[in-house]
Amino acid sequence: MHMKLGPVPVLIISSAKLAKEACKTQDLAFSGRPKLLGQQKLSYNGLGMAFSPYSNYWKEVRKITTVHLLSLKKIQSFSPIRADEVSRTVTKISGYASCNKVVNLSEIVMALGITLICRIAFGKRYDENGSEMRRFDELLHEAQVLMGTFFVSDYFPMFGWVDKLTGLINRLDIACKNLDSFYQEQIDEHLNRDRAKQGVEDDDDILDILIQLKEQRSCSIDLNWDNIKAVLMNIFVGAVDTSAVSIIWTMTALMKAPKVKEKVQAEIRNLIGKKGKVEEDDLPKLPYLKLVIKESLRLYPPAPLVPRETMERCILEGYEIQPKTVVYINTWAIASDPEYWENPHEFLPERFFNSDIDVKGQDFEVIPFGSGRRMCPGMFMGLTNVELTVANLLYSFDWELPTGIREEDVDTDVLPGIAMHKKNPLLLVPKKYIV
Ligand code: HEM
Repeated sequence: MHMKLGPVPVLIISSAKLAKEACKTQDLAFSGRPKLLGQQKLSYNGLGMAFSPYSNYWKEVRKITTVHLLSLKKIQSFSPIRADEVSRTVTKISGYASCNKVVNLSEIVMALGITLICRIAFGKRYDENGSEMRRFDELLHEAQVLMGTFFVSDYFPMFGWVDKLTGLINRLDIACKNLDSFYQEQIDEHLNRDRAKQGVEDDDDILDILIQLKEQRSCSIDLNWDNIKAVLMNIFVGAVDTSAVSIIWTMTALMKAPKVKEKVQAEIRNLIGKKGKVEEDDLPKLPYLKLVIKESLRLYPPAPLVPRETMERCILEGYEIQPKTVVYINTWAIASDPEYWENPHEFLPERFFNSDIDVKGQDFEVIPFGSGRRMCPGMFMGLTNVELTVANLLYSFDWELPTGIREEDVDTDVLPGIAMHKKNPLLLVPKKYIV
């Protein structure tokens, strides 16, 4: 669908066929990102990777991220942190289980996402109910909201004053200032810290690596502190919500499909036996769990509207698309395209059984991580977080709905924003599984 929103041309791609043409055959032409006000300001005028235009600068930052920060080896080195945080989460839920209490799983999984990424990025574990954790949670939440907010000036530049009048610009300025102070504090601590005294993790965290790259001047761009803060911002925005949202949608889908839940639980419990927990090495031996997560990413893609911008004139399905057209790739509509999917709105993990279709960016019927040059560089980390957490939740507990709630009452309403959050928290009753 091609339309003009004010003076800015906008194209929304909602079919798998068009996505294939746009992402595969015209990858370079579609590799820009639109300059949307909230995203630009919160990423230091596009200095991070996700919101920079396609350029030599973007190529260098992407290289830094994929080679130094999110390489397979680096992600594997974070495995003990993941194991520890998932185990703490299971212990926390066990506390609720022992007194038959309802848990707000959405809240617990979001807290897990934040503690995990803080340890990976800053090497620090914040006390979950402490003021520092709350502060970071609020800062990140506000940034996420503002990045997904509609600014009039993005589509009607002449009416930018409306954003000032509604107070949005002021709110954006405050969010940028607060986040900047937070990152600066982390940088100052890293520059001054005595690791042994402060009980900091031994392995280099992401900020350590960025500081080393800056000091060694080993990149083709001179990294300054704003570049580093922008990269951190990208990692946080990219990692926390997407993984948490995927876990919650998977658990929601399973609560609505008890037979699938039993089947995947049986697979996990048969493999793990009395070991007490699922470890990362076990994940490749859980094929049905993988189908369940693929199907959940198809039905509930965490980033439903991927923003791109055309860099040059191109032809799509016979239509001429001008440069600087804002393109939204609707990953949700694509993965529900009835031309490619039978009963597209049903949760049926078996559809991926004996199928070559995967979610890793090659098959345009389902692209939860995007595709092509701008595809998600955190895919492996995201999938590991989701698989490990879901596997342990299903191994350790039998999950029930609160009294009086039926499977069909579990809603799938969504909140607007760049990540597709479930609108109402997922409330469940855990029963500890006795091995
Ligand atoms: C289940 C988890 C995740 C999902 C579903 C997801 C999804 C996406 C999607 C759809 C995009 C846009 C891709 C495109 O334009 O084609 C993206 C980009 C990005 N993601 Fe992820 N993501 C996840 C996890 C992560 C993690 C764990 C990180 C970092 C640690 C991360 C960092 C990024 C970054 C930096 C970009 C921007 C890439 C660029 O513009 O060059 N993501 N992600």
